[in-house]
Amino acid sequence: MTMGLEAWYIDSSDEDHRMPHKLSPNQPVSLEELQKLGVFHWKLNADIYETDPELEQIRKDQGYSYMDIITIRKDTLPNYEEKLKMFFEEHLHLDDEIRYILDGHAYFDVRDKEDRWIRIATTKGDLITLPAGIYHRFTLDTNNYTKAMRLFVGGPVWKAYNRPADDFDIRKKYLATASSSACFFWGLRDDSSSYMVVRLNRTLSCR
Ligand SMILES: CSCCC(=O)/C(O)=C/O
Ligand SMILES: [Fe+2]
Repeated sequence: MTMGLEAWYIDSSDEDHRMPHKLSPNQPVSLEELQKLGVFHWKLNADIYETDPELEQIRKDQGYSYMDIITIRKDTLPNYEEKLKMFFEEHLHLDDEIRYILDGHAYFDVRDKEDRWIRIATTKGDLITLPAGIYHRFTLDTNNYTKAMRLFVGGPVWKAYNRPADDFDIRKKYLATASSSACFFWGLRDDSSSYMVVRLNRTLSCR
């Protein structure tokens, strides 16, 4: 199942960041433009996430061996305000940020090549990957709730490095390779039929 993802350039207002902050007129950003920044997306059926063969296949293809689930809501997440404040600080990670929205809504903001903010609206069924080294931030919308699966290649690395982190190798690597961050090859299913695999994680080899 492949469906679009809504994304747009945002204004510079400091008002409640859980609002959409669209420009007037709206300036949408396409999936192709997001891909050029190294941002990828799948639309999955979150109702069956525990048994979904499509999710299993993605995890196998991309090497997403670790997963946990976070519920971001005032009454369930310890230190809710503090954590949301931290998530909204502009930062980067040394690993890809891979999130599968199982319920609710969330905004991921990413910087484009000209350092402008793009807001990506995610909702139930969106699996999104942000490349290691991209400056980004996260916020709930005004529904104040999301439940998300967090995926990693190998063990989880939670550390976020707030901007400025321009001297980090991963930042330099991202800037050098962001537009060619995926490689393509053929995979073989158990029944011997073949399918195209898009491998996203640039720390994995294309061979
Ligand atoms: C939906 S998981 C919380 C957000 C997060 O982990 C992160 O790093 C945001 O950039
Ligand atoms: Fe992050």
